[in-house]
Amino acid sequence: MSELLLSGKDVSQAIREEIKQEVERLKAVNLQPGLAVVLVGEDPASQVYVRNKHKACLELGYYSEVHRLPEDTTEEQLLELVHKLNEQETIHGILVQLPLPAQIHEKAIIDAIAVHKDVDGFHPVSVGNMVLGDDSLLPCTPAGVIEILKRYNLEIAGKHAVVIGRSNIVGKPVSLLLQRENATVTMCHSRTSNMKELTQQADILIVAIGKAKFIDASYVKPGAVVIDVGMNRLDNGKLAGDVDFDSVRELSSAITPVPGGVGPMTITMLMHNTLKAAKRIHQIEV
Ligand SMILES: Nc1nc2c(c(=O)[nH]1)N[C@@H](CN(C=O)c1ccc(C(=O)N[C@@H](CCC(=O)O)C(=O)O)cc1)CN2
Ligand SMILES: [Mg+2]
Repeated sequence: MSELLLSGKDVSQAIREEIKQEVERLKAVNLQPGLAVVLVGEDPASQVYVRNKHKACLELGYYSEVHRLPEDTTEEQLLELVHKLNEQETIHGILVQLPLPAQIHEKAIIDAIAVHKDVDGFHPVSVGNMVLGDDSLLPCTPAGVIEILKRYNLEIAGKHAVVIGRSNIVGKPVSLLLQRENATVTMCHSRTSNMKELTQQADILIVAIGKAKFIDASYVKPGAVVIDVGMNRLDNGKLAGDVDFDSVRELSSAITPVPGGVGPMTITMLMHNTLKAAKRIHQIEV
């Protein structure tokens, strides 16, 4: 079987071209989407992601603010900044880069972000709207997974999708979004006893467990579509997914690589959400 390589990089580029054109149109009504990204501390990976978010804003013609706060920032100080950004008219999207230092409660910060500016889609009201199927800003990585499937014209409706991992950021939301697209969804996690039996039935297999190269060919049904959401830094410095790509690629009908698969979609969907938030705030048809 000759597999199709699902390039999140290519899909990202196509979406960014569409966004650029929309930003151009919005100039006519004097609207420039604005994103504020807040980084607390010195985590090296977070610094790269935040820089890339700023670069994406510049590339697309957004207004961009990056707030870099010291590692010992208190919860109160961070809340104060979030409250200020909630009120700031030039800002339509607020993103607080995760993880946060231990002294700050993630939930307290996420809960403080104005729902209409919650471009991460992590606020409980955004999550609730997603569960209900109402319009909301969708979490970026799960939305990116759905977008890859759609842009490659891979059928979701009626398929059996198996999701491995039940995190709030990926596993749970991606399961809901697949169900919304009319897939039949099975969720697996660390306590699932018959994991292989289930994954071998998957037409679409979504892997988000955080264990490098964990899923080999023995888990995969021939012809399955395999989406790898894993990002594990190996001792040699290289990035590996949760899927053993070399073992699975020939068996699958389509597969995302790591890097260059789901990863690049995260920032692109953030840009999509920021545009959507800006249009909603200014009551421009979405
Ligand atoms: N507030 C948030 N924090 C975090 C999120 C998030 O969505 N919101 N997600 C991750 C980090 N992340 C964005 O913030 C992110 C992760 C990965 C990539 C990406 O482009 N990955 C590339 C490889 C990059 C590399 O070489 O390191 C790929 O997979 O091809 C972008 C953004 C945690 N925090
Ligand atoms: Mg990837």
